Amino acid sequence: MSQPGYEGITVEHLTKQYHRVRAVDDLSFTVHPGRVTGFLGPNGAGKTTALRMILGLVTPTAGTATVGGARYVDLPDPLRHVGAVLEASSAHRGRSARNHLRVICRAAGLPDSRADEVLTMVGLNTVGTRKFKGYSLGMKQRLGIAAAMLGDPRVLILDEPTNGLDPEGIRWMRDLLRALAAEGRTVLVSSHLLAEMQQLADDVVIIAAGRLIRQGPVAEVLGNTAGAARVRVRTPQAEQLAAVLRDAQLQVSADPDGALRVFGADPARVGQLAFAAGVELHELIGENADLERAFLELTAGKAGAR
Ligand SMILES: Nc1ncnc2c1ncn2[C@@H]1O[C@H](COP(=O)(O)OP(=O)(O)OP(=O)(O)O)[C@@H](O)[C@H]1O
Repeated sequence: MSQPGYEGITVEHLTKQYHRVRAVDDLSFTVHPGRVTGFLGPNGAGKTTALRMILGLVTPTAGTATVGGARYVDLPDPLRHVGAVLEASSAHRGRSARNHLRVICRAAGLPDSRADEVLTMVGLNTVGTRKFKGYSLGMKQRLGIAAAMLGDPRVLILDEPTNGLDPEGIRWMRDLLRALAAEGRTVLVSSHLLAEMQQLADDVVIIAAGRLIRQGPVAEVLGNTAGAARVRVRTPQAEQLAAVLRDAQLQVSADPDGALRVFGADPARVGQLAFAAGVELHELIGENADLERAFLELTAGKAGAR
């Protein structure tokens, strides 16, 4: 996937060995433009190391990572291609956010006016002249994104950007990242907070112990695991309903309280089949697919401390 104009990220057989620890182990995955991709893994899975290799900050032991078909270090004007937030932004404590961004603009040959544009984009325009030392963690996260967006990059890479954000901040982050992806940008965002990723990402790349576990659209990854959507249904005619559901190729199991649990169908489908068979229902509850459960199942036994 390294055709000209392709603005995704391609990681191929990427490996990083630190003495006895193989932080990243023969990792390959693709991140597509126009989508938010969640990069997921338990603590110590190798996410930060992989992101740092993509950004040319860590030299791979083996393998390659390219952004828009080129290695980061070979990009002629990297700030205009790739924006990155690796940790809560740090800036000179006595400097205002606006001046902090202007310093970066000057170093990168960008007009000063860009500082105000990105401050507005992240909702810091009214506090842009306040000193950095008074900023909350959430404001620092926003400032980090503002700095990453200075060069109007087509690719955005964020390491744990929701750390320290309150629910409103997380909603804001989700809306911003989705809007940036809708403009055709490539957005790769790492997290170990799975429930959040379920709301935020279109695709996920799941790693554990440095290796790829699964990648694909969220719904697809969830659909193939125990975390997939299921329906709980209670009826005085349990045996009859179970037979009807199995005839419809659905997987059914009985809960200890006698309720049935149906996999691979939504409540509407179960209700419809029950109605057609003349089965009386006393309870019909849909349980959403759960990334947390899928993740635990996928990484079970692979996420031990290293
Ligand atoms: N510079 C280094 N020297 C030695 N070991 C390292 C170095 N950087 C990372 N590691 C090890 O590599 C493994 C992966 O670490 P990494 O920080 O990439 O994981 P992570 O998925 O980002 O975890 P977290 O969510 O906790 O940040 C860990 O075992 C870590 O201790």
